[in-house]
Amino acid sequence: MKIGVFGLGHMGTAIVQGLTRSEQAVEVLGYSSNAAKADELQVPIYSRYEDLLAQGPDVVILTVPAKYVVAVLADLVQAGLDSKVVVLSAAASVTNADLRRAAPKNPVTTFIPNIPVAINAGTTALSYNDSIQEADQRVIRTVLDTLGDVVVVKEDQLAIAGTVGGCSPAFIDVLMDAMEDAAVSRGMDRQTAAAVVASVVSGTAKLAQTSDKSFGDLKGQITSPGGTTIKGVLALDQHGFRAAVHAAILAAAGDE
Ligand SMILES: NC(=O)C1=CN([C@@H]2O[C@H](COP(=O)(O)OP(=O)(O)OC[C@H]3O[C@@H](n4cnc5c(N)ncnc54)[C@H](OP(=O)(O)O)[C@@H]3O)[C@@H](O)[C@H]2O)C=CC1
Ligand SMILES: O=C(O)[C@@H]1CCC=N1
Repeated sequence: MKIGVFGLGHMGTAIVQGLTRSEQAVEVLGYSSNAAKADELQVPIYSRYEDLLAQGPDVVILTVPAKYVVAVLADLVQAGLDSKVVVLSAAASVTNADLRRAAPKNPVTTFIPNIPVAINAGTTALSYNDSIQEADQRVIRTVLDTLGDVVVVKEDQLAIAGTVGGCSPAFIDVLMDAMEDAAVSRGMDRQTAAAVVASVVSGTAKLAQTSDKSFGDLKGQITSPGGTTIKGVLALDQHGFRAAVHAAILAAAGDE
């Protein structure tokens, strides 16, 4: 399968890295204004739409800023995009209807990945629409499953699923940065603190994924009666941690 990735900023680069690390037989082509991406990512880079399309991609992934997605897709159609090519847009706020208006003959769909796709540990929210036949769905799943976990949701749930999946890595990075600072303030060197924090977050997530306990019950295993952890949990509540987390996710998800 040939996959053309358009726009090699943070997300486009992460997707190319995930695709080229995978064991799937995929050939990845990049469209970028930055020729240095060819050396960095070890894939052919094109700077004209026509030249990439001439390679006959089966799938096109748009990873340009949301406000340019529709215009770029319309330009690709003008440049000769074959109507069989499956078009995937990673933009958080572009709807399937927007994509269909720009490329009415192509199977199109929106998905919202997150940065851990770079190491095939991503979380991708996906919503199919009427233009997606079963054969196209299989193609899409072949591509996205390579990048990590895929959660299929109705389109009206895509924004919140994409926010919790797509934006939260940054929120968790803020949490980890704050934990590291606290450890450093008690004399731990930054490198050791960073290693401990990343290990804790990774181990906690793995345990949650393999357990059938709720997050609350998992927390209950750690808060020994009269112990140290419950004091920390109460301090989080007193400082509005939960409310801040809710506010962050709802702000990023935008207005209903
Ligand atoms: N970053 C993330 O974690 C996530 C991002 N997304 C989505 O991915 C998309 C890209 O985001 P992100 O990678 O963070 O952004 P970046 O700014 O890092 O990258 C965007 C890339 O798009 C290309 N580009 C910029 N302007 C234009 C233009 N006018 N026309 C065509 N191409 C252009 C450039 O590619 P080049 O340099 O190769 O020329 C640029 O590097 C957005 O739609 C965003 O919603 C979705 C989920 C998560
Ligand atoms: O910040 C953004 O707009 C993109 C979408 C999800 C994560 N990053």
